[in-house]
Amino acid sequence: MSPLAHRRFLKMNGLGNEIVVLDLRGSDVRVQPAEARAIAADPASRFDQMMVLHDPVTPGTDAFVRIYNTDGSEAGACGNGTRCVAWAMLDDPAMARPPLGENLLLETRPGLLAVVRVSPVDFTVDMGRPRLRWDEIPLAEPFPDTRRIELQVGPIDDPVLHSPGAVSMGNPHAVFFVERDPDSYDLARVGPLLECHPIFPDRANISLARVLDRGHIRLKVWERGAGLTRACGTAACAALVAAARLRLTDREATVTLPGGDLRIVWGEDDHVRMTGPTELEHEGTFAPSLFEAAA
Ligand SMILES: N[C@H](CCC[C@H](N)C(=O)O)C(=O)O
Repeated sequence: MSPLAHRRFLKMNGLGNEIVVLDLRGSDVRVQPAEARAIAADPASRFDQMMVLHDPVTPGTDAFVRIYNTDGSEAGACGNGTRCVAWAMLDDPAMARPPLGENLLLETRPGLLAVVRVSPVDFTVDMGRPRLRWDEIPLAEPFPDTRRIELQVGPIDDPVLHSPGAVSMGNPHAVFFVERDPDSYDLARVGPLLECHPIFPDRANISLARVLDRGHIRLKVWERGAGLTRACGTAACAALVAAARLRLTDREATVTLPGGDLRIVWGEDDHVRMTGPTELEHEGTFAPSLFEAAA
């Protein structure tokens, strides 16, 4: 039987980005990709990302978090999920371990994330420094300037989408700036092709960004390993960074996603901070039968 059978989980969301939080602290159980896919396929535990808590690795941190996409792949970062983890670790009766106070320091594969509570359900996450060098994103070829990379969709002399900014927020992002409303593009069709374009050796999250004014961006995201989502925190950070590098916006903006608004600030210390809400939907336990096909 899978070691995940009968485990309790929380189904949450961050601006409609569907998140499952699973606490595996105190065990050495690791979620296998097939198990993640089985959990995502069940309507009760459907997720865009599953955030799995493990025992802390670095002294002074509160947990090590592994992040799984719908397709079972692991992601280095997830902004909306990080806020959900913070809520769970502070407020869920089974996950909260006093005395935690109101702030947390979480660790993910690419680094540390400091989280500050700003209301019962809103959190600010320090998402760290954006990585902008081509080989850090990573891109398959050297681009001295990642503010606009050579990549286009559509006819060569009249492309539909072209020259995205490339940014890593602990995970790879390409941000296409568009003139029309992002909903008027068929992102469900071009997203999968761009996600897997050979220029992105680790694949990439693909965003369409419309700058409404210097403090406001409208964004739609095709997520690597998860597809179209209602919100993506790291993409909102990447979009603000890409826009500010091109002087299209200031270093502080509201990013409006289909699920709602995130406030993003790229500070003078080079750290990007994201503020937004969390919502608990329900809790549940994984039925053993969920994993039969995954065994
Ligand atoms: N929804 C997440 C991002 C998931 C990124 C993931 N799709 C990947 O990098 O593989 C967020 O709020 O930042």
